[in-house]
Amino acid sequence: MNVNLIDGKKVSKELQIKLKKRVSSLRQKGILPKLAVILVGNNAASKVYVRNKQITAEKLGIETLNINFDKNISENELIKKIDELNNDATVDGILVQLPLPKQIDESKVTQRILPNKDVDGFHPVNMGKLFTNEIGPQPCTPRGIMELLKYYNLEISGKNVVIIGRSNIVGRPMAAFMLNEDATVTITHSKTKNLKKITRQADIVIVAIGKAEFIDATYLKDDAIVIDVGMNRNKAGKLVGDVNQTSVSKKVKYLTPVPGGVGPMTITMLMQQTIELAEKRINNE
Ligand SMILES: Nc1nc(=O)c2c([nH]1)NC[C@@H]1CN(c3ccc(C(=O)N[C@@H](CCC(=O)O)C(=O)O)cc3)C=[N+]21
Ligand SMILES: [Mg+2]
Repeated sequence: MNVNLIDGKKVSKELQIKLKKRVSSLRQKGILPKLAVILVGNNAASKVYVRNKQITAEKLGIETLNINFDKNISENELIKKIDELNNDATVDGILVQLPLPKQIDESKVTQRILPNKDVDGFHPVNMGKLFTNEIGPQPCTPRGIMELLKYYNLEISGKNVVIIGRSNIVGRPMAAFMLNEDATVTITHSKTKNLKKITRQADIVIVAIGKAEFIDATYLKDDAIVIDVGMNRNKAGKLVGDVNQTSVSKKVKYLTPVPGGVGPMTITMLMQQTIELAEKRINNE
């Protein structure tokens, strides 16, 4: 059987055509959607992601405000900047690139961003809305995964969905999204016993563990749908996911590649949410 590759790059391109039109119509109304991106320190991977976000924003006509801080910045200084952006009426969305250096409490920073400028959907108020199936900004990676499944007409209702990883940015919100679409959801993690036994029963497996090429065909049933959220560099410096793509390709029905799967969708959803926040200005004026 041949695996179907889920093409996140293609889906992103198509969605971005629509987003560009929404930005144009905002700009015609005198609203310049603006995303503020804060990067602390010099982490190479973070710099690449932030750069990708800036390039995409520019392409769509979204303004960006790029703020770089030294890795030794104090928590107070960062909070002061967030407050300033919270009070800046020209800023629609605020993103603080994670992870942050250890002297800074990530949850404190996340909670300082006003929920209506929380473009990542990480604020507890927005996370709560997601878990109660109400509208609000949502975490971009799981939202992008839902868009991919929808694009490929893959049914979710009643399916067995197994999520590997319980992070606040992927695993936990992913479970809420899936529950909202009537899936039967299992979250597994590093303390899970008999992981393979659980994943082998899954119709849809979402892998977000941060271990290069960890999941092979033996973890999966025939015809499974596999979503690879991993972003790892292997010894040769090549970007690889959490799934062994070669092994899995022979067995499963659908697979997201790395690169070109979930990553581009994360960025596209970030842009979409910036636009959605900017569109709220129309009603608030
Ligand atoms: N506040 C915050 N919000 C985030 O959304 C956030 C974050 N912090 N910290 C890190 C993670 C990771 N993340 C990615 C975004 C794009 C790609 C991406 O574009 N990937 C490309 C390849 C990029 C490459 O070549 O390195 C692809 O998969 O095709 C990957 C990962 C956003 N994150
Ligand atoms: Mg985890």
